[in-house]
Amino acid sequence: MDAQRTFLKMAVMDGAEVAKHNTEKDCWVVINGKIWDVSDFLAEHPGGAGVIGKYAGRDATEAYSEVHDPELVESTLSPSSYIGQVLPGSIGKLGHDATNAATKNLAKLTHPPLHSMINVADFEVVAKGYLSPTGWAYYAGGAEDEVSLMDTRRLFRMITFRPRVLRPVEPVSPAVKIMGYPSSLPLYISPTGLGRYAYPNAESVLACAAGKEGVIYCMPTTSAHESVFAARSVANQPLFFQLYTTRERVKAKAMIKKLEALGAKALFVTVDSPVLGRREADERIKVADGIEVSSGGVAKAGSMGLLNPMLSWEDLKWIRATTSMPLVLKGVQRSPVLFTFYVQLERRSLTRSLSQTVEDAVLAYDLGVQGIVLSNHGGRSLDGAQAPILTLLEIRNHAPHLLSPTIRDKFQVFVDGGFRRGTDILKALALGASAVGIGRPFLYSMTAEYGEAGVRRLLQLFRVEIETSMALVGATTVEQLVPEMINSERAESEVSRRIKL
Ligand SMILES: Cc1cc2nc3c(=O)[nH]c(=O)nc-3n(C[C@H](O)[C@H](O)[C@H](O)COP(=O)(O)O)c2cc1C
Repeated sequence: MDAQRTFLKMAVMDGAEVAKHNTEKDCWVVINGKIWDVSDFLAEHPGGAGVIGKYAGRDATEAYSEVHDPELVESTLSPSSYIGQVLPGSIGKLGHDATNAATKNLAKLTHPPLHSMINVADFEVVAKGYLSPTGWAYYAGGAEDEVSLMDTRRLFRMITFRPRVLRPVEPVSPAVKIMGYPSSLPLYISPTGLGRYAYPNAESVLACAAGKEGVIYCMPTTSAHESVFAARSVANQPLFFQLYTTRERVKAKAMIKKLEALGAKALFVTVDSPVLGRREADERIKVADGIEVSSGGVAKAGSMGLLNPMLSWEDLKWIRATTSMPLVLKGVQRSPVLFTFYVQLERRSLTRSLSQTVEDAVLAYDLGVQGIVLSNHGGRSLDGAQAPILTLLEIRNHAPHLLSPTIRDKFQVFVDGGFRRGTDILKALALGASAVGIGRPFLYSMTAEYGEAGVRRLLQLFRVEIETSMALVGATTVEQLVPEMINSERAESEVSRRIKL
């Protein structure tokens, strides 16, 4: 209310006045007719200061709207950053991304009918044609040489089935429970930022479609939280929330409390990105767009606000004390910081190897979180981080108790990265995962104006693939998917032999 009153009091200002604040140190921009002083926010902008700085003293509405929901600016910036309304027609626009816009408009005219999409790859092809170069680079890209990005798919091909025959396979049910909540499929929609490249209010669309198909959506930190909750399509539809824990605990706590009050059912704390991975496709687009990409620490500069390079196990303890929501660590992989701190806490001697991810899985379990996501952030964080399915194999070999069906009401192991087929999902389930997370395909499914219908179509395609493959492998329930149905020996030859628990 206070903020609203402040807005109403503000004056209308001529664009010529706005144009004077045209440097990164003194940076005003206009978004949807409102003038904002973003000088202090530039360093915190997850996409880097240059992206906003380019619009200093100008109307940034077009570029802003391509990426963000209308309400995000007001929920992100403090009311004191608001300067007033701009006199209509008095502010200069910057010719934003003309190539992007042209490409997008052309694609809009030619996109194929939704019913012609018969698998994930079809959606990806359409998305590539439809998205702006900026959007495509952001969605599809991985870190540096994209080794991790490509490797996840290679590993799936190295794992085969040992199907059982002459088992009645009707009816088949792929339903599971995720964090205690029923899901009609053994998957959830992973959090992905900047859904707006694909579709307006993308996060709300995902929430709505997820409800209608009986699956769970984990919304990203950067979504318009209230709108996403309002978009739920089913009474008591569970939604999860992914948190990037900022350096400022006050802000992190406010966010956690807000999501708790809105009714989020689990908190996925992302631990694999203390800094932004170096995604060169994004950088090349920025350079082509005339934005200077700092050579002296892109990762650091890009993560000043949202991410926290100092995130440690102590923070996790603090989060635990701050909320009653179940906690899931997203992105369990090598983490000496977590390990060292844990050792200090427990007064144990440092006898374990720090180089393998099964160690962190064990630590997470021992410390009482409710779940972990084996993830390398879709190949977008540390290039060369091993495929998450390999981490699952490590756990199978060295800490199988973490995958036991009997502990799933208190601890679950999820895995994400590169799941594109029902058969990929079945392999992970048979090896002991409780469910898988899927990111990019759901972004692609909203493009070409498909929106909610596209997301639902994709979920239905996954349903058909999963059910068909379950029948063919000889399982009518997810519980019947067991390790004996899998030949993972070729992949296991790549599991590290340096694990010491
Ligand atoms: C475009 C994009 C944005 C993402 N944004 C986030 C994010 O905001 N928070 C997060 O924890 N993970 C984020 N991720 C990682 C996903 O949650 C997930 O780990 C990954 O996409 C899974 O791989 P997949 O896309 O191959 O399914 C993002 C991934 C992509 C592709």
